Amino acid sequence: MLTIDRLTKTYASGDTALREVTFQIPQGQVVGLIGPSGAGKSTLIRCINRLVEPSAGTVRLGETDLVPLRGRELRRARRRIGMIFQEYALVERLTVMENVLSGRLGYVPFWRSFTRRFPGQDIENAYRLLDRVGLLAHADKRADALSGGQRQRVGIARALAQDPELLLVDEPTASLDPKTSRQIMRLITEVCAERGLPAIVNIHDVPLAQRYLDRLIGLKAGQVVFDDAPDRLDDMTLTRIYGAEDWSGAESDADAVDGDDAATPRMMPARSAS
Ligand SMILES: Nc1ncnc2c1ncn2[C@@H]1O[C@H](COP(=O)(O)OP(=O)(O)OP(=O)(O)O)[C@@H](O)[C@H]1O
Repeated sequence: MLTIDRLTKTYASGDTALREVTFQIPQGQVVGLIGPSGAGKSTLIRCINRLVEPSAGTVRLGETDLVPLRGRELRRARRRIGMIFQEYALVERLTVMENVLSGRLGYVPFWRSFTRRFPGQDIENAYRLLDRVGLLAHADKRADALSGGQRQRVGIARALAQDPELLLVDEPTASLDPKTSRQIMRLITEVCAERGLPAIVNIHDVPLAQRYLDRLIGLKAGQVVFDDAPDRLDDMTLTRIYGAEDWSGAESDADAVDGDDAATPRMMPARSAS
C-alpha cells in the first residue's frame, strides 16, 4: 500500500510543482497519472523515489515514511520501488539475462555485483520472469538486438527481479507502436494483479489508460483535480484537466489497431494541450 499525504514540492526556482497531493494506492491497483505537460507528474514520481526532495508531506510505503530517509536506509527503501522507463534504460551491450539480473544489484554484495556473480536462486528467478514476459528464448541475446516491445518486456522483468513493493512506470508505451503499447499495458496490469503490486503509470495516452487501468488521477498545476474510475472521465473533466478542446472523435493511436480487445475509448488530449 502506498499512502501519499499532502505532498508538496516547491523547487528552488520558486515553482510549486505539487500542492498537497493526497491519495492511497492499495495492493495490486494500477493507477494512471494523467495531466498536461508541467502538471507535476514527473515531480510526483521523483518525490516518491526521492530523486527530488519533497518540501512537505509524507510518502508511506507500507509502514515506512520515505521522506525522512537518508543514506543506507534510503538505498534500502529504493530497492522496494521498481522503475520502468519510456526508453527502457537497458545496458545495450549486455544480454537480456544480464539486464534482468541487474535488478538484483541492490541486493548482492559489492564483489558479486562487480564480477556479476549472482546467487543461483536469482538466476532461476530471472528465468522464471523471462518466461513470464515471453522472452525465455531471448535470454542470451544482447539487448540491442531486441525490438522496442521486447526491450520494454526486459525492463518489466528487471523491475520485477528487484522483488519490489511498488512499481513506478514512466510513459511505458511512448516509444512503441499501438499494438505493442496495448500488449505492454496488459502485461503491466497482469503482473501487478498477480503480485498484488501497487503501481503508478505516468501516461499521456488517455484512451489507452482508460482501457487498461483501474483508476486515473488527473493532475493540473500540481493539484489532484480528478481521482476516479476511468469511465468517470467525461469531456468536462478532460477540459478541466487539459483546457478547452473538442474531445469528440479523438482517439488513441492504439485504437487505430485491429486489436484483440473490444475497442471503445473516445478521447485523446494532445500531448501539448494545456
Ligand atoms: N528541476 C526543476 N527545477 C525547477 N522547476 C522544475 C524542475 N523540474 C520541474 N520543474 C517545474 O515543475 C513543474 C512540474 O514539472 P513536471 O516535469 O513535474 O511536469 P510533468 O507533468 O511531468 O510534465 P511532462 O508531461 O512534460 O513531463 C513545471 O512548472 C516545471 O517547470
